[in-house]
Formats: sequence, structure tokens, C-alpha cells
Amino acid sequence: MSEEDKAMRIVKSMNFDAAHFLDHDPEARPYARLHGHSFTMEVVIEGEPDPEAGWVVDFGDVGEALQELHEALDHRLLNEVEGLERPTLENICRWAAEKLKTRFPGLAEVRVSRPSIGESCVFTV
Ligand SMILES: Nc1nc2c(c(=O)[nH]1)N=C([C@H](O)[C@H](O)COP(=O)(O)OP(=O)(O)OP(=O)(O)O)CN2
Ligand SMILES: [Zn+2]
Repeated sequence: MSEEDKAMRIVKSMNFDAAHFLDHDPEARPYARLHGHSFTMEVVIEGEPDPEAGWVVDFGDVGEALQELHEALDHRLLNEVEGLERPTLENICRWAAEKLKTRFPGLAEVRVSRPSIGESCVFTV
């Protein structure tokens, strides 16, 4: 593998706690009832490090963008967040990718997990 084939990826994460319900199948599943989780969101940005700065993207800029998402999600009822009416892990990944991809053209993945119950989704953008 040549140097050009090697990709550099940076990862930044944030945690949030939120409530939701998934009521498309209210008869069969307990999660149609309102309940909450602790979530972790990770964003992966790929690119060549800028030769002067030595970084792909400043973690400070990624942190600012994640702080905006944190504000939109933390301690919210996710079903009430615009665009997240069916708040599965899959849809939270897509929602976050839509918010981030213009600002970070190198956005490669969004991962959202519920570490305490071992569930996660990885969206390759
Ligand atoms: N593919 C997906 N499947 C499920 C999702 C999802 O986002 N993507 N989400 C859920 C619910 O959020 C559910 O609350 C997850 O909890 P569960 O797996 O049931 O685990 P818990 O520990 O919270 O539930 P207990 O019943 O207390 O064990 C379901 N599926
Ligand atoms: Zn749930």
C-alpha cells in the first residue's frame, strides 16, 4: 500500500441523554412506551492533514458542531426534534450526518451507540 492509499481519519465524540418512544408496533414491543437512554455519538472525518497545520480538521471546529447537536438532543424527547420523529439509532445517524456534511466535506462516518446495552449503528456517509 502506497502512502497515497492510506487514509487519515479523526474521531470526536459527545454524550447525550434523551428520551424517546418507538411506537410503529405498539402491540409487540415495550419500547413503544416513553423511556430514556444514554447515547454516545462519534463523528469520523477523513482527509489529508493540512501540511502547515498538521491536522485534517481542527478538533475545536468539530467540537463546536457537536456542541450544537448536543444542544438539540440532550435532555430532549427525541420524537419532538425536527427530522427525528422516528428516533432509531439509524435515523439519529442520518440526521446528524445531514447536519454535519456541508460543514465537514470529509465526513466519513457517524456512529451512535447506547454503550450500557451494547447497541450501536455506524452510518458510512
Ligand atoms: N435496529 C434498531 N433496533 C432497535 C432500536 C434501534 O434504534 N435500532 N431501538 C430500540 C429501542 O430504542 C429500545 O429501547 C432499545 O432497548 P432494548 O434493546 O430493548 O434494550 P433495553 O435494555 O433498553 O431494554 P430491556 O427491555 O430493558 O432489556 C429497539 N430496537
Ligand atoms: Zn429506546
